[in-house]
Amino acid sequence: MRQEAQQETLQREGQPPLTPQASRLTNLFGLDREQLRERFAEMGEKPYRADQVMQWIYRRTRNSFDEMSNISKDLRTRMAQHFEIRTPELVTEQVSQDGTRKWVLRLDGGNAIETVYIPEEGRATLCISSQVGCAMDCAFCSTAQQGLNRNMTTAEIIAQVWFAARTLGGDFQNERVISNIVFMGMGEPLANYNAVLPAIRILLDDFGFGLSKRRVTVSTSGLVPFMDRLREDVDTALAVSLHAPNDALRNELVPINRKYPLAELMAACRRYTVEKDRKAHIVYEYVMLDGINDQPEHARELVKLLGGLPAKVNLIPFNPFPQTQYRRSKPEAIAAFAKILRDRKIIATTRKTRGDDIDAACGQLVGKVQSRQKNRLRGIAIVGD
Ligand SMILES: C[S@@+](CC[C@H](N)C(=O)[O-])C[C@H]1O[C@@H](n2cnc3c(N)ncnc32)[C@H](O)[C@@H]1O
Ligand code: SF4
Repeated sequence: MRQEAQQETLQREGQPPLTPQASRLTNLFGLDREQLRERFAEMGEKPYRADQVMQWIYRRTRNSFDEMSNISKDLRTRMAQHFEIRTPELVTEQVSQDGTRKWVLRLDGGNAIETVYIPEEGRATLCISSQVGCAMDCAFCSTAQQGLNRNMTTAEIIAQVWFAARTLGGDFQNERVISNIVFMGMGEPLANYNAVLPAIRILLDDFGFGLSKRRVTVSTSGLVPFMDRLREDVDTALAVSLHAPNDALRNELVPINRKYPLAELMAACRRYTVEKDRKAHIVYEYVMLDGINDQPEHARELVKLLGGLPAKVNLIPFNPFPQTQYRRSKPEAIAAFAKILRDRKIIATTRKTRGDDIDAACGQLVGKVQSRQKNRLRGIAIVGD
């Protein structure tokens, strides 16, 4: 029997749908507190009910209405008529020798994305995806190779965090298994601002995951207008993928630079840090590419570019992937580069590559597009204007 016919039969018989995408219920992972309160008000319920439900889902990592013991049976039944808590389907899990875990999760429609868990001394970071693929076309990034397939929804973004906590056997109340979230997986988070903003609100909400805004980092290739909006709306920690100290080189490596060149980007960074009198520095990410951007003159140019801004530079050894023309810089070149920055009082760290053996390192995530065709949507595709 064809799938649509099966679907119709199930519907006639009052059975649950065959595939999640056939569902007309709202996935609660997609609603921030304000939105959930509105939905409860429409059902004639008090706002605090929304807070209770969020606590069950996020603080206690539950996904069954039946377990919500402080909610009446009647309300639980009515909730089930409007809502669902739909968790992602695990395609594969890989565990690295260093403890890093990579999960490939299937989304509605068949696309798959990747989420990476990185445990370290005193902290555990979850690296989450925000788009299936990416349109920004950075020259050294494997996600860029597939172009943009589609934006992820708020529910899909949040489901990654819930799934990780649940899989790791912890929650966000007693046993916090995740201390930090970074939007450094697949995609450009600020190009999907309308979905990413409610997701951040859920991450920060006391009735949601309850993370402090210093522990949520949005990483961007430099979408200037959305950096300003992020500062106004939620003011999380920010990482800027710089990778080059001048426009000529950055135009080549990070093509969005042609739309928002360095002068505009650095002005936005100044607004993000200085005007709000914040103590936290922006982290500038700089992937070290052998013979391309790793010479002493590049380091000196970078010092000038940062021109007294409170800055921390994170030097990322390039993570190779098939079909790339780039090579990782030599350790001596990275050390010499870092020294030039440190001599000028700029904090410079070198990122330890994690999850290398399972292709879980920065810039190596590829997910899987349903068609297996490379999607050629490139250039600027931004939601939230
Ligand atoms: C994959 S991106 C996702 C977030 C956002 N799109 C951005 O570019 O900041 C996260 C970080 O990985 C870096 N990256 C991409 N490809 C890389 C590679 N092959 N090796 C090392 N880092 C890479 C990016 O430059 C960025 O700093
Ligand atoms: S580095 Fe970031 S912005 Fe650039 S293509 Fe990769 S995911 Fe997109």
